[in-house]
Amino acid sequence: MTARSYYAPKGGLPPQTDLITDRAVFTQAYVVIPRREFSDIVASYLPFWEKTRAWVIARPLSGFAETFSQYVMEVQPGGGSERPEPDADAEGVIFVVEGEVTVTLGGKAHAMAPGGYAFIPPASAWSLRNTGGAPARFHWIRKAYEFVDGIEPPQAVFANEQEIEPAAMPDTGGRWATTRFVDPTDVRHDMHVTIVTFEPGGVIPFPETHVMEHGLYVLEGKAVYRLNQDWVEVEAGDFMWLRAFCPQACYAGGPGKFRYLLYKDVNRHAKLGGFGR
Ligand SMILES: NC(=O)N[C@H](N)C(=O)O
Repeated sequence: MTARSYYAPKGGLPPQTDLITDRAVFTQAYVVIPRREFSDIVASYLPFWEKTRAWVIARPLSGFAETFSQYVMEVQPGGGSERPEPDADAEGVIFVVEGEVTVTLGGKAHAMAPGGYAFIPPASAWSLRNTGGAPARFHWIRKAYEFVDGIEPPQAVFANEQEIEPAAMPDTGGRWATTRFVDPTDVRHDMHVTIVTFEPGGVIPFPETHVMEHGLYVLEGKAVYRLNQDWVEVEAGDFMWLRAFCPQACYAGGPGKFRYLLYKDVNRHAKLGGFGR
């Protein structure tokens, strides 16, 4: 496996000499959380997690219109949890950006290194430990699984992005590609977490506007991102949260690849007849 670059926030505070730039944005349609916001001030300590801090970077706000929460987790050696997930209906994806963790699910231990992906089905008994000698950092994306009468929830998936060939988007000459961890036509899945990669100069050449929400964490590189009517500069370590229908496009600035971890809700009917999901 070739070593990949992943941006992993380290906490702490920005230097006193730094300017406070205006890149943090909160609007009705989208939020931008720059990497510098991952400071000690906004870290949480979660119940039943030991030697662990969490940065909650997305969560349902209005109580009816949003689908997911996303955390950056930082676990010290030996830390972790035997009771990680409080909600029996929650499914989860873990994506490791630094260090080594072991996820035990159904009695089987899975060692995960940077680039490691795990899909954890709802109502799973699982645990997670930092089994390495250094701090481990990973994204944890949680969603209430939308059960469908007659369809069983999907099984667990463990993979590493370095084992998967990214699929080029049509008509892009390979400048825009997506690494998929599950089959997009498998309707048991109601969320996808993928990695989107642009070569320098690659673009999303039109403002995508769709019902799916996004959590979008920049793993590598930089770009200008179109969010609703605004163009925003983003770089490795920044997070964007996009509400349903927020128009989005981008130009990858180079000189290296621009890559991000993308959450998307998929494969379910729209709820009719009022509020509530
Ligand atoms: N902003 C994005 O990368 N969007 C993806 N193309 C997507 O919605 O699949």
